[in-house]
Amino acid sequence: MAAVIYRNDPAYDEAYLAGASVAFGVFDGVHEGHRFIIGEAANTAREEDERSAVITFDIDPDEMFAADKLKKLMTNEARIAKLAELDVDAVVVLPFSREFAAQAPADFLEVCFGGGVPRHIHIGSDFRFGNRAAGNVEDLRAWGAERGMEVHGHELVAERGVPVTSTRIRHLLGEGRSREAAELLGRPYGLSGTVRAGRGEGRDFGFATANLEVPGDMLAIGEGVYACYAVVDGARYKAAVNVGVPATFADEAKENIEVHILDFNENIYGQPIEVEFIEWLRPMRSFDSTEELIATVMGNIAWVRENL
Ligand SMILES: Cc1cc2nc3c(=O)[nH]c(=O)nc-3n(C[C@H](O)[C@H](O)[C@H](O)COP(=O)(O)O)c2cc1C
Ligand SMILES: Nc1ncnc2c1ncn2[C@@H]1O[C@H](COP(=O)(O)OP(=O)(O)OP(=O)(O)O)[C@@H](O)[C@H]1O
Repeated sequence: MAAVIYRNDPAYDEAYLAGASVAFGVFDGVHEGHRFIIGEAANTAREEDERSAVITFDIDPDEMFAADKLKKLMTNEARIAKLAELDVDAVVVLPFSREFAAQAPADFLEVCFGGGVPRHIHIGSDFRFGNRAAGNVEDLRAWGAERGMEVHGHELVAERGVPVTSTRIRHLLGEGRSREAAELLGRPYGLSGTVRAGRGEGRDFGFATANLEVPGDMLAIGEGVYACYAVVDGARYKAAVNVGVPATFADEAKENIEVHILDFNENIYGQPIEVEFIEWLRPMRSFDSTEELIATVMGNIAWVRENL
């Protein structure tokens, strides 16, 4: 379990990273590729008896530069918490801003490490930094060479010949390919939310649903019906889940995730739950009759009961 240290905390010691072995990046999803380079940073630290750290930002830079098409895999809090579970001494969180990002590559590095230059830095070969992402691994190497920092630029971890990236995982999830996304993440994709009151019809239909309204920039998972696990108060249950505003009730409905938790009958309005997406079952669709909707959803619930 790593310590989480914020650079803008007045108590932060600028020399903290001096001599350390670090991995640097955003790390949305904390996927297999991310864990590989963080593991390499930890290995170097062990071999050389140095401190190990992950350096990341408080927000995802895409929140500033690509907000309209952003589909984050994790909230910033969850990302930092997940990084802190890894086997490193610390997660150092740098404040990200437009001004910070707009600096020329060398200035950007000066701000990041001027007060304490790491001895080793591990990054993937696609690592870019500074204004318009103009800095690359070679620039980092040149900067490091003058300051005693060794740069380890790793070939990207690939699966079926294609690099594992957050972008690739977002595309898979958008197409409902939750199984493949889980392989690249190293765990099922999960989404958290607070349960809101729905229209209350699900209960009359024979399947109560916990409804979540997930903001668009956190809705990486594509529309459809999925076999899932729901985690409520630390307990894990099978669940049948609809993603997308229900097409049959498009005029009245707002919620975009509806979770039927199997063998569960408690009032959880206002409570946080987490949904883990395991298997895509079918596209979401509009039904001509309530009977057909109920029969189809009951079939999905039965599938989850038998197969998960
Ligand atoms: C597993 C599952 C699959 C669903 N599939 C669909 C669907 O394909 N089309 C649709 O319009 N609604 C679908 N729904 C949503 C139901 O229509 C919705 O849960 C119901 O209208 C009750 O809404 P309420 O909880 O807001 O009252 C599905 C719900 C669940 C739990
Ligand atoms: N598959 C991978 N193998 C090794 N290192 C990786 C891999 N993917 C990313 N990295 C490295 O991890 C750090 C964090 O990367 P970043 O947060 O940009 O993730 P990403 O998966 O490349 O995301 P995106 O798809 O949004 O570019 C960077 O140093 C990057 O080069």
